[in-house]
Amino acid sequence: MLETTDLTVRFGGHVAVNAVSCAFEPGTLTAIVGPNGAGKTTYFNLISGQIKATAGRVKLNGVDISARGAPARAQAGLGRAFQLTNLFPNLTVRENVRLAVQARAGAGLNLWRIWSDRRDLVVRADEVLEAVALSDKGDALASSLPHGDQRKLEVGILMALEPQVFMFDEPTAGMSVDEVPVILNLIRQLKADRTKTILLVEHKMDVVRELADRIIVLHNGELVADGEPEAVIASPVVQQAYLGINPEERDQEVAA
Ligand SMILES: Nc1ncnc2c1ncn2[C@@H]1O[C@H](COP(=O)(O)OP(=O)(O)OP(=O)(O)O)[C@@H](O)[C@H]1O
Repeated sequence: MLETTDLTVRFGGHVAVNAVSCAFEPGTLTAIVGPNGAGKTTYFNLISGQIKATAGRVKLNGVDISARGAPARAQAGLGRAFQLTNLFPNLTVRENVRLAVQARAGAGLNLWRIWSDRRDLVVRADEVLEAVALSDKGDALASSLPHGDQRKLEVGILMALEPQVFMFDEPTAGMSVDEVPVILNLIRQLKADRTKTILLVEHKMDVVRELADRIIVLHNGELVADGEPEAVIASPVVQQAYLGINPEERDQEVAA
């Protein structure tokens, strides 16, 4: 289980994430929503260790990882898709996935020696390529792929690393309409594995509605709602933030 307690960060006078306490269970997908600037990405950064908290703690499986940096947290099981920065642009798609498979297997990072005697790793890398619908592009350089394929490759690398917690920050941003289902299917598959904890920052409410077991809402850095999707989506704070509807005004209009 992943847990944050009173997690807080201040940038100068601005409190971007304010005392957020929340626990995320294996086998669940929690969507984190909120208006622009609400603190969603910053909350992710605090969990994955990209930025240091001003106060509060992060625990994974009961172990306090607050003092650890990002690489140590990744080692502990936190996996985050990083808007393409996880890719090696000058390696092929297959090589990118193989490196992740090797790293996961503890087989080192030498791309050229290991593959002749580790058939299992070759098979695993091919399975991942298949899962992210990139089998036919295995020999292309990562840098030559269109944006949508690069995002798929990044998810593939993350899958190959087999983290306990998957963190996706707008995974379908910038994707064409026909590419979106591939990513959503992958997330659905990950969800089916009841041992994984998935966190998803997402603006598209149809995606949230379809995938989330639970929604938490951040507003001005604070956790303002937490619950089952339909109840949270119907709540005044979400209606106001997303749809510009003030429930009191709406009720008054209806009454008039
Ligand atoms: N490194 C930083 N230094 C100063 N201010 C920052 C820093 N990172 C984030 N902020 C501020 O913290 C607030 C929260 O930003 P954050 O990017 O987490 O919001 P968000 O909910 O992810 O927004 P969006 O949906 O637009 O991505 C914003 O006001 C932002 O300007």
